[in-house]
Amino acid sequence: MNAIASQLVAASTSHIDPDIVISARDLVKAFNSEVVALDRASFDIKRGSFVSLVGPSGCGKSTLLRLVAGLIGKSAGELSVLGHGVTGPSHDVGMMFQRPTLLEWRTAVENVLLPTEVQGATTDADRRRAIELLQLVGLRDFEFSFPRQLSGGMQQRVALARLLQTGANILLLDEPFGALDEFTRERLNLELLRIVDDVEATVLFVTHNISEAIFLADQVMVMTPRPGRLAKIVDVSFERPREIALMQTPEFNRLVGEVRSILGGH
Ligand SMILES: Nc1ncnc2c1ncn2[C@@H]1O[C@H](COP(=O)(O)OP(=O)(O)OP(=O)(O)O)[C@@H](O)[C@H]1O
Repeated sequence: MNAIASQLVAASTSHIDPDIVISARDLVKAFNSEVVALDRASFDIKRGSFVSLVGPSGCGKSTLLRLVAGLIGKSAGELSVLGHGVTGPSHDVGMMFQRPTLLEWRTAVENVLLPTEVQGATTDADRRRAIELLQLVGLRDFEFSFPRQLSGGMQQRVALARLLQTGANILLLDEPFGALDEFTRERLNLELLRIVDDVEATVLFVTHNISEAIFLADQVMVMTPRPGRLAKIVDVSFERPREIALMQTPEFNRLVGEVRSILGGH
């Protein structure tokens, strides 16, 4: 490497911020010449932060998550996780979907142990950890129940414990409670905040619901469709832990209005 090239490398690596876990610059995903699902998105996500991704159907939210998870490849731009370009799935990143996809013939703890089993034989320590995680997500006494004996909300709790069992510290949650009733969803959101705080995870959370996006997050990334664009990143600076009563405050309503007007203006 000549002197100028080494200086350029030094300059480009010297400003890598260790606190940034996900970084995108002009990230593009086109499925074909007509469908640009994501158009030049740029953002940085800080370690330990909770970021919501909100926008109407088809604006590219799941596409962005799948890019970060390494499940699909980008068409152009830059995308890095923990300072490395994303080239495929990584142990540091875990994803959870709207449906729990549990194996019906396995108990809750056996479902949670699945990722460990896929990697090799499970140990007593893995089993203890799986039981601890089920307790963390509020399923004490249900460790040996089968999915059919659990409600929809409880099944999603098992799926969350299974995700945590992988050891991934960057959690991509694609409308994880979207199929549940509003009451259960609100309760699970509160518990999710407690759990991610406990395990010190960084979270990227997709939702259609503006209030939910604001209530949970440190930042809300607002997306607009056709082509999928990141219209604005809105900072949410309420203290934690948060209570549901926060949703009645003038500042909360002001933020809802701001996000709604960004969405409405496109
Ligand atoms: N594999 C694919 N092949 C072709 N087009 C795709 C593919 N996946 C997604 N798209 C298109 O990309 C766009 C963005 O889709 P995406 O699923 O990311 O949106 P979304 O915001 O997550 O939507 P929803 O909220 O309904 O889940 C849509 O127009 C969709 O039809």
